[in-house]
Amino acid sequence: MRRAHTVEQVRAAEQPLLETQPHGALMARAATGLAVAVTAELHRRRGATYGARVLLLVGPGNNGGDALHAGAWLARRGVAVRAVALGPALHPEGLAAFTGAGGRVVALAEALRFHADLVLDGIVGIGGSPGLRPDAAAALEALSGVPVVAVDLPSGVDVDTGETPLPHVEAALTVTFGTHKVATLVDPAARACGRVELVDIGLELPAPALEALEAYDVARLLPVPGATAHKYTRGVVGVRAGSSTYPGAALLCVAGASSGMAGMVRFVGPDAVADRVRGHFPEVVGPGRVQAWAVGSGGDADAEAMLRDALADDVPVVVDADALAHLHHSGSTPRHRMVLTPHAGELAALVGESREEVEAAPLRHARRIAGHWQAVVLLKGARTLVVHPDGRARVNTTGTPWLATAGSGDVLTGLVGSLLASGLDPFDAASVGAWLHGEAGSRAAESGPVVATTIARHLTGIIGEVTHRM
Ligand SMILES: NC(=O)C1=CN([C@@H]2O[C@H](COP(=O)(O)OP(=O)(O)OC[C@H]3O[C@@H](n4cnc5c(N)ncnc54)[C@H](OP(=O)(O)O)[C@@H]3O)[C@@H](O)[C@H]2O)[C@@H](O)CC1
Ligand SMILES: [K+]
Repeated sequence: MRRAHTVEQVRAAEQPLLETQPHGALMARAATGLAVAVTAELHRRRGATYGARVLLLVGPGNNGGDALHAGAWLARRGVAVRAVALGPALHPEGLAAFTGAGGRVVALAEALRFHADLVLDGIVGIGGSPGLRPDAAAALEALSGVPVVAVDLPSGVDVDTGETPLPHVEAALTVTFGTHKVATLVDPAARACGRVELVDIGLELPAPALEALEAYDVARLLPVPGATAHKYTRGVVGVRAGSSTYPGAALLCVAGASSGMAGMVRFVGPDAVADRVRGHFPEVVGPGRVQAWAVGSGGDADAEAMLRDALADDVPVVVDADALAHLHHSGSTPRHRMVLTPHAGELAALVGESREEVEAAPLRHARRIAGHWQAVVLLKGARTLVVHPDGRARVNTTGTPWLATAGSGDVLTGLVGSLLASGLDPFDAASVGAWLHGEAGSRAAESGPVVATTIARHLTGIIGEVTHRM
């Protein structure tokens, strides 16, 4: 599990170490990890470290201190290092180490003639407020085109929300210390981080503000059938999706539901659609008792009735696409364990904002809707979010931009339905489903552009690989 903590949690975790460890020990760990990562980045870009040129942008706080200590480390290994001071005074010990190792503080005009291979953004870290001050913004503008390594975070992002309302650094690599921050995992700030490397500085941290599942977490959560399992103990998932206008959505949702996680799949819908479903999936049966419903994908005008009928059973329900618009009339109550699976446009309609507004603050808006409906919200995007009404949140880091393809979400809805039917709680079902779907999409993308049917086809193989890890 990757874990992200808030600024307040990081500061609280640093405090006992600052009190008990030798002065400067924590910063030395951070700066050494940073310098090693910068060395690897220089190797990647130019094949050698010796003779490389690195420019530090140094703010007034400890973030600047990290950059100066890393600069000293690099200078001692043959890298030419210069620093531009952004702020009234620089970290005194960092500055002494830097100049002692042969580094020089220069004006911006001289820094531009230096032709750096890399810029180190040590302007602000967890102590910064969103945005950049004019001197920092001007320096970055003048250096545009030079790749940036961000120290702890790209300066200017909102650390605890992942929002980027104001100018900020766009990094190629972010070297973050102690733990992930919300901004290193959640878009749009995560996009500004580039690649992220975590340097362990020995913090003892509390329960995280945000998590990202990894393969072994998924392996632990997936319900593998026991020796005495039969199809009913494994769970039955029902699909109410598709319409005469969008029959393909029914097929894709059933394909996702047929991931093998539930013991049986039922389809309920108009005869013409049901015939096509059974033509493709002979193992799918008709109406009857289910342990979870997947509802709404391609439902068109039938979506309201689909949702109402599904909610009449007291089982968990995944609500997708057209059905989301009918939540208000569905009589849904907190008694229904629901997973809502909007994309940004559908969430925008639910919150009464524009799509751009939701994309600028996805975590905030997903939390709003989770609280309002007392439901788990799975907000689809490059970094899909899964938020629980109790405040817990996960972000999905598997997947590929190829997943942005028609019908991809229908497969996900069926898959989450099958995970609910197999006994996972809505939060785990949504986050495990997003992880598997992303991984299946990446696998499908290995052999070219992805269409939704190929995502579904890769699901069973991915589940097989993950369960064999146990
Ligand atoms: N604690 C430790 O030992 C360890 C800490 N570590 C490192 O320290 C970092 C946190 O350091 P920090 O607390 O000194 O804050 P930091 O992020 O440098 O910036 C604060 C200063 O910037 C200013 N400022 C604010 N907003 C701004 C803006 N938008 N644009 C420009 N300036 C702005 C503000 O100044 P003022 O408002 O007073 O002018 C304030 O003084 C952390 O991210 C990690 O890198 C690691 O080494 C591990 C050990
Ligand atoms: K920074």
